[in-house]
Amino acid sequence: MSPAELLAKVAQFDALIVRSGTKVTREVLEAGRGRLRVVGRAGVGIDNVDLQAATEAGCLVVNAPTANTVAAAEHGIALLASMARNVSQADAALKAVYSRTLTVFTAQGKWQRTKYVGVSLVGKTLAVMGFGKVGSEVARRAKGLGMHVIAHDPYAPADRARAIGAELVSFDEAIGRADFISLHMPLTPATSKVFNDESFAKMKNGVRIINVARGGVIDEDALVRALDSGKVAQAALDVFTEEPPAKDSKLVLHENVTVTPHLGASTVEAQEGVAIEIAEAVVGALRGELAATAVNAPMVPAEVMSELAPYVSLAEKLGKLAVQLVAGESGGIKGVKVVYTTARGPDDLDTRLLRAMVTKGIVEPVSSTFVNLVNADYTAKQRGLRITEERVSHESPVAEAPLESIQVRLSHVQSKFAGAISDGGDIVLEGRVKYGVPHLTVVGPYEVDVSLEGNLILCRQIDQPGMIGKVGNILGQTNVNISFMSVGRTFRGKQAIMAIGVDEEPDKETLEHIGHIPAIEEFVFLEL
Ligand SMILES: NC(=O)c1ccc[n+]([C@@H]2O[C@H](COP(=O)([O-])OP(=O)(O)OC[C@H]3O[C@@H](n4cnc5c(N)ncnc54)[C@H](O)[C@@H]3O)[C@@H](O)[C@H]2O)c1
Ligand SMILES: O=C(O)[C@H](O)COP(=O)(O)O
Repeated sequence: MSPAELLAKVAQFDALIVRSGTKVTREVLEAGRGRLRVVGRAGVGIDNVDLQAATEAGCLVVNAPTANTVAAAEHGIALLASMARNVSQADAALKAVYSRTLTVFTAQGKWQRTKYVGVSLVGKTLAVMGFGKVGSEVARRAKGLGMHVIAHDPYAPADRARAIGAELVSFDEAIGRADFISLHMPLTPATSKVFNDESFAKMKNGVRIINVARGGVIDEDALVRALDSGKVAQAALDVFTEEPPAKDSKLVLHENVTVTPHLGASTVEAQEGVAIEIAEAVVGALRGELAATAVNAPMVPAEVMSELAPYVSLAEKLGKLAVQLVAGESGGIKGVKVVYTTARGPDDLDTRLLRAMVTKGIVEPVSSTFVNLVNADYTAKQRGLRITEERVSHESPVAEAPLESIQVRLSHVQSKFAGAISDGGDIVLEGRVKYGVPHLTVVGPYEVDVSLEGNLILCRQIDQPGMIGKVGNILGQTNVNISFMSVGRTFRGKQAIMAIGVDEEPDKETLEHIGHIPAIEEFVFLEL
């Protein structure tokens, strides 16, 4: 259907099932108000669905997160092998010869055996960037082709990679050692255009790139420059920043680029699989059943939510902040500990929801998985997250408050911000609810107090006068509004941290200016 047809017809249906090509916009969801109750995405990515608009319209979004994984991995391998042997280029050349005999055609085609000499895969190094469902399946298959496989994924458990015979390494090491680089990370603010002029410069001359993830992870203009210079010998692309790409796209038309129109999931078997997966999810949702693959479902019934609502938000935000602190060195998050300080006994406080929200906060910003109360524990296990819980009894000064505080600890993991590391070597964040609003109250060994209502800047500095003013001025000069600011220190005149809530996201230059303040030893910007 055309967008106009969809708009005209959507109000006649209770459910809509789409792939990535159909844009389920706010306009479509408004047009369906009153009838449309479920949007089913027969695949993984839901970047084509306006989630906020769906939630506002009371429309549940469900997806099919696993049925096309193998198909995508096989397509990645198909692109890897066909690129290495110039199959598409040689095919086009040869067909030009035969089509000349069938129709009036200029004699462009040739039987060229020298021009299309390729390269072998055996013994070569493949870097898998993003070691999740698809990436790990690509790694498994590449091992079967005799390739040496390394991977970069800050959040994947090292033992899962070792089990497949892949070595988890840092981003720079992965792109620096690779003969072939295959992209399998989700498109997030952290991965957007992460393959750019700077990263291409760190790669081997003649490296070859495959992308069956999302077009947005590559700066496409930079890739054209790298192809023209020979830094990148070839690229094989199934996904593009704009789909379909412009007809005059230099990238698509480049002679050293092999392209397919987002076919990663397009096998008979995968489409049957996602169809069954999404049909079952949609029917279940229409029957009012909790869907394991619900993307925007409310976590619990409203009556339970009312008392715990601010703590549910706090738990998710602590998880989201913690995962952003994980350094880019691979090795994954091994242990997650959630500590509840509460006056309530085990029978009076069901922490399953809070645990699910911490899982949601940790997993969603770095993967294509959507976490809900039904799939949270399974998702954590699937991603190798060992989540333990501890209760600390506390006589709460506010009798009806269900919790005094929630603490999230990530163990055996490197941090982008040393100030968040506790004496025990864990990343530690703790929060409370104040006046109904989630607050961050502990970072590592430091006590702070900042409302978690916007993005956050953490700075660690030598404790001395004038620091608040210096940072405040830099942010003020670029119209970044400060919603909260708090300073925590262990000892006077020693180390301190500033926790600054900001309404807007400071640009890269502004953050660099903050980092250039002599007394500031490190800083990090965290999105909420
Ligand atoms: N071309 C297609 O038709 C097709 C088919 C299926 C999936 N996909 C896309 O492929 C991507 C991966 O899908 P999946 O099902 O494997 O998702 P997944 O969530 O299972 O795996 C993604 C992995 O990327 C890792 N990651 C996150 N940020 C990273 C970073 N900065 N650097 C390195 N790794 C990082 C995560 O830890 C996770 O392990 C998604 O974008 C998905 O939409 C495309
Ligand atoms: O996110 C996905 O599942 C893939 O990109 C497949 O999308 P498709 O259903 O449009 O093939």
